[in-house]
Amino acid sequence: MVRLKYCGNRSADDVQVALASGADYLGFIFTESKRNVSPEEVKRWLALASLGDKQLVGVFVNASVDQIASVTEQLPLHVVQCHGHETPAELAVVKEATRLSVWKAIHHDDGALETMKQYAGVADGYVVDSRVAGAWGGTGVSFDWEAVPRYLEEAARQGVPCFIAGGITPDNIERLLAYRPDGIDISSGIETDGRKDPAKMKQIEEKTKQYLAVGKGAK
Ligand SMILES: O=C(O)c1ccccc1N[C@@H]1O[C@H](COP(=O)(O)O)[C@@H](O)[C@H]1O
Repeated sequence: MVRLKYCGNRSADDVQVALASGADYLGFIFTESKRNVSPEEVKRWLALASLGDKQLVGVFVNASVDQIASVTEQLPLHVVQCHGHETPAELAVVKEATRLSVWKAIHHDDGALETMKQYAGVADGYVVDSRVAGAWGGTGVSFDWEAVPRYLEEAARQGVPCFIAGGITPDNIERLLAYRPDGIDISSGIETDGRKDPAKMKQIEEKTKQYLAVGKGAK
């Protein structure tokens, strides 16, 4: 199974579309970004529909534990995603304060696998994203997916899931599916003119379903 996370929802329409989709997780950006949202807005949008069995992820970048807790106290988040340079010790403090699962974003580069090893026993999951100068995420840029098996192996060794992010679109998702990631995390690739696009989500879901049904893939 490959879990799907649709991230960067930034309007009531986005939330409706994502809730009607086949996503397992809906993500919201609580950091500087064109996709930035406030907890008050998200609370309003969520009140308009039922969450069903979907889980909510809050994305933060180098936020203080107080800033994160002030969001998790207002919203029924299931996961806190730390997408900056938070240390293992800082992650542990966030886990303790929020009592939620905490995922760490790892930005792909030569040292990223070693960095990931430092979070063993603390991170409840990983999102491996592209490293792009001047941005933490949501870039629409993909990294060299030949590195994906190394991240999946390390996450499996730690007993936690590993999502792949960065520039995933309906046009390239099959190439990524060959590596059988635990999860796929998409922001830009499911948007048209800045809005979440149900047709792109459908393409993502159909390709994922078809790919897995015929048993293709690297593992
Ligand atoms: O989506 C954003 O705007 C964002 C901003 C700051 C940090 C993380 C952000 N999103 C994360 O980036 C990837 C998705 O990127 P892409 O647009 O699909 O290339 C994903 O992990 C989001 O959670």
